[in-house]
Amino acid sequence: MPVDMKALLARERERRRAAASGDPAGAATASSSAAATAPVVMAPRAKISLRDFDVGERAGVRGLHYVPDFISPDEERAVLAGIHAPGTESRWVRSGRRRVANYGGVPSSSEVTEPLPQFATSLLEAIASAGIVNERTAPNHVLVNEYVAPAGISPHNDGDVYAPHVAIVTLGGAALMDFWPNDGSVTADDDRRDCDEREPTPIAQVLLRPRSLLLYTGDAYGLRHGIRHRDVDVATDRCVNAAVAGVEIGDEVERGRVRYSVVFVRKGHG
Ligand SMILES: O=C(O)CCC(=O)C(=O)O
Ligand SMILES: [Fe+2]
Repeated sequence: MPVDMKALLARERERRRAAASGDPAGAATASSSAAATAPVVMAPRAKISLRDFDVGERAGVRGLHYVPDFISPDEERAVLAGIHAPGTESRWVRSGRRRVANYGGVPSSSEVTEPLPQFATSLLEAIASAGIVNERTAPNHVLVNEYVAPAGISPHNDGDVYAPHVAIVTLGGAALMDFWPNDGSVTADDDRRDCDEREPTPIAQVLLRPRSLLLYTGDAYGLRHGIRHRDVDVATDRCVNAAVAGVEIGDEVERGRVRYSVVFVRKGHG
């Protein structure tokens, strides 16, 4: 059952109005136990043109976009508090070297069974207000990954349970994500295997700085992606967003202690 985007945004606006007017009952109507902490309030974004944030073009990859500083440090702190709000601890499941919390339903099923938590609806509202998703592409499911350095994620593709539009907000730490052509290997996302030196050279790398937004859609969704198991990343000449992420080829970038990724996906096509 797809989420009604208009209703979701109206509910979020109503909750914010209530929170701003000091109405604790209103503030508590958020959609999950994450409501127990202060609500995540996000200023509406200015409309952006994805053409200005296309980082795939120079690698011949369509559908790869990187928006630096999509959220502010205050918003980042508020989202992190929402991720760790009382009642959320039981949501975490270990997956190889990382922990994952799922909201919206079971990842392997196309059914959406619960509303998104408030920190996610706020982020989603920010993404929607920037004009980069529409009724057809708006996410209805969110996964939060927690990586304690040097943890990464094995090469995988996100499979066909999801529609080919993914938006990822990075919080806390940085990481370099590699993209490879899809060689047809299984969509194993089990973290048993590192992106090691045997992996062929990636066709693109994107340095994910804290507070950035990554979008991979269409052709880019079809690629495999992964994050190496290491404390420090080195930007290579494949790093397609080097300039906008402020690195030069050969630069070392510390991961930071813990990185969170809020991964927005859409279940069900059309
Ligand atoms: O942490 C990230 O940015 C990537 C996560 C990812 O690829 C996934 O959850 O499928
Ligand atoms: Fe993925």
